[in-house]
Amino acid sequence: MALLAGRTVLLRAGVRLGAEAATRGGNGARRFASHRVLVEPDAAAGIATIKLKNPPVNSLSLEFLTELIICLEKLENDKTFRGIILTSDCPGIFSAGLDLREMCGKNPAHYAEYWRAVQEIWLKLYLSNMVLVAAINGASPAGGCLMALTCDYRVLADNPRYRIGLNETLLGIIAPFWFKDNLVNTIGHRAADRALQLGLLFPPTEALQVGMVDQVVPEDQIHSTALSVMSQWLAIPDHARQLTKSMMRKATADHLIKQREADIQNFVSFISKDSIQKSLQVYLEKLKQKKH
Ligand SMILES: CCCCC/C=C\C/C=C\CC/C=C/CC(=O)SCCNC(=O)CCNC(=O)[C@H](O)C(C)(C)COP(=O)(O)OP(=O)(O)OC[C@H]1O[C@@H](n2cnc3c(N)ncnc32)[C@H](O)[C@@H]1OP(=O)(O)O
Repeated sequence: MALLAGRTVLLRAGVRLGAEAATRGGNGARRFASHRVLVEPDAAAGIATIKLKNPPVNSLSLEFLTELIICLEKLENDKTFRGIILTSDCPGIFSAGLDLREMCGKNPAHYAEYWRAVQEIWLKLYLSNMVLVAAINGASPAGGCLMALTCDYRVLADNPRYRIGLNETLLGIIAPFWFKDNLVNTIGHRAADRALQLGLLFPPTEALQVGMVDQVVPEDQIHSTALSVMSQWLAIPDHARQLTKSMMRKATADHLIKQREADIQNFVSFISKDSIQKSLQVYLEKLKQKKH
C-alpha cells in the first residue's frame, strides 16, 4: 500500500550514479549497491539493511544523497521489503551530516540544487511506508542526527565518542524549521529549545535521557538489537501501522512540502552571505587542522 510514498525525485537529470550493480543474493532477493550505498537484503524477513559508505565520515554530498534517494525509491517500490535498518559502514561515524564543501564557495544554482536534495532525502525517509530503524554505530552530528530522527526507532552504540545532536549553531548556521519540527516531535519543545540554541551533541547516556534515542546498547549488539526491534514493529499489520504513521507525521511533512521553494530560496540567500561563508570556511579549516 502506498500511503505516503510514491513521491517524485526532483533532482537535476544526469547526476551521475556511481557504478550501480544489481545482482541476486543467496535468498533470491535482488541485491543492489552503488558506490556509496550498500544494501543487504533479507527477503525472507522482508528487511533491507542500508549501510552508508562514503568515507571518511559519510558526509552527505550531492552525489551521495542522490544515490541514497534512488536506493530508497527502489526499496519503497519493492513489495519484498517492509523494513529498513539504516546504519554505517564507516567505523566510528554514522554520518558527519551535510557536506560542508557543498555549502562553501559554490554558486546559487548549486546551493539550490543541493538543498532540494537535502529536502528530498528528509521527505523520503520521514514519509516512508516502511519501518525504519536507525542502528547508530558512530558519531551523528547535524544532518547525521536528522537522518536518524526520521526513523521510527533509534538504537545507539554505547561509546562516549558517538555523540548525536543538531549542532548547527556551533557552526554559526541555523537548523531550518523542518529540522526543528522533527526534533521537537522527538524530544519535546523545552528540550529541543535548549538543544538547538546550544548546539548540543549528546553522548549516549544523555541522548537516552533526553529521548533523542530509544535504546543504548553495547556496540557488538547493535545489529542484533535493531533486528529484534524490527521484528516487533513488523508484527503490526502494515495498513494499521502505516495509517498511524501518516497521521502522526503528515502535518510536519506538509509544513515543508507547502513551502518547499521558499525554503530553498531562504537557504540560498542565507548560505550565500559573506559572513556565513566565512564561518563555514573557518569551521572546515578547524576540522582539517585538528589532526596536526
Ligand atoms: C532567518 C533565516 C534562516 C534561514 C535558514 C535557512 C536555512 C538554514 C541554513 C543552513 C542550514 C544548513 C544545515 C546544515 C546541517 C549540517 O549537517 S552541517 C554539517 C555539520 N557537521 C559537523 O559539524 C560535523 C563535523 N565533523 C566532525 O565533527 C568530525 O569530522 C567527526 C564527524 C566527529 C569525525 O571526526 P574524525 O576525527 O573521525 O574525523 P575528522 O574530523 O578528522 O574528519 C575527517 C575528514 O572529513 C572532513 N569532514 C568532517 N566533517 C565534514 C563535513 N560535514 N563535511 C565535509 N567534510 C567533513 C574533515 O574536514 C576531514 O577532512 P580532511 O582533513 O581533508 O581529511
